[in-house]
Amino acid sequence: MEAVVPIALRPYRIEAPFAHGGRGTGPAAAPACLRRHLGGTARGRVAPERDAARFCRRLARRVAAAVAAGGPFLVLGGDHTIAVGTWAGAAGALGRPLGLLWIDAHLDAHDQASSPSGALHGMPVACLLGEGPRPLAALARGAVDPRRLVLLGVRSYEPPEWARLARRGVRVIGAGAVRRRGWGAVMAEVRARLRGGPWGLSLDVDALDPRQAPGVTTPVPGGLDAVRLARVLHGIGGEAGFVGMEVAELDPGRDRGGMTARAVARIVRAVFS
Ligand SMILES: NC(=[NH2+])NCCC[C@H](N)C(=O)O
Ligand SMILES: [Mn+2]
Repeated sequence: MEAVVPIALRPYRIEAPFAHGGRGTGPAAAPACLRRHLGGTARGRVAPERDAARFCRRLARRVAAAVAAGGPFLVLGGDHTIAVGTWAGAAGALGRPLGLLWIDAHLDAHDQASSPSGALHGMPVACLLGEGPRPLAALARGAVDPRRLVLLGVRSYEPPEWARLARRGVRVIGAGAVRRRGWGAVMAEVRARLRGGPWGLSLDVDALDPRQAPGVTTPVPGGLDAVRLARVLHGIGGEAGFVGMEVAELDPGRDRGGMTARAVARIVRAVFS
């Protein structure tokens, strides 16, 4: 392995190895894998358990403690179900809804009735809007301001998810739109949307192109370029208003020679530079 470059800004790091929300449990191994690539140690680890709502409540308490300690935080998942705990905890500690940049191949905005898979990792955005499965939706309700929520890199979804987000006024910028419009125009729009209060970043590793990042449970062709993404996110971890970042869906067992973990580490380091 190449030399581990320490993270400059030293975020409050929390490991969240919950992986019962998707197919298989590969993402449970992601925190330990990223530990090797990022160096340093976590301030906290939420011990895994099967029940998603119970896990997310414990994660939320940890994240709230990180925010109270002055942040910014870095949560290392786990599958994307963890977003319910991360953003409920951060918004709870701040006492107000957050802006959120959600980078993902998917919309993750199903409820149990609309989901084709029944998988919880396809539902956290609905939960953050107070609409998903009951205990998770109750925990996350009000954590995010729909008008300050932007989904970026999307290229796979089912119609009911799209309808839900449209109804709530959530902005979705597809991976194709990034290529057509260019990163400069897209990030200007993202920043305009996030303005007006504290905000966070949720990175689903499957937003990246599978040629660069094969180590995920639900890969979709036509994704974002990791190097460009690292460049446009460089230094945002030190900006006023930034509360923290989570990483979800890295599946080390499907990686090829550690290339996905390296891409993730590069992005995390860029954010906290
Ligand atoms: N966080 C994720 N990887 N989500 C994938 C969701 C895929 C699909 N839309 C489903 O609900 O099953
Ligand atoms: Mn996701």
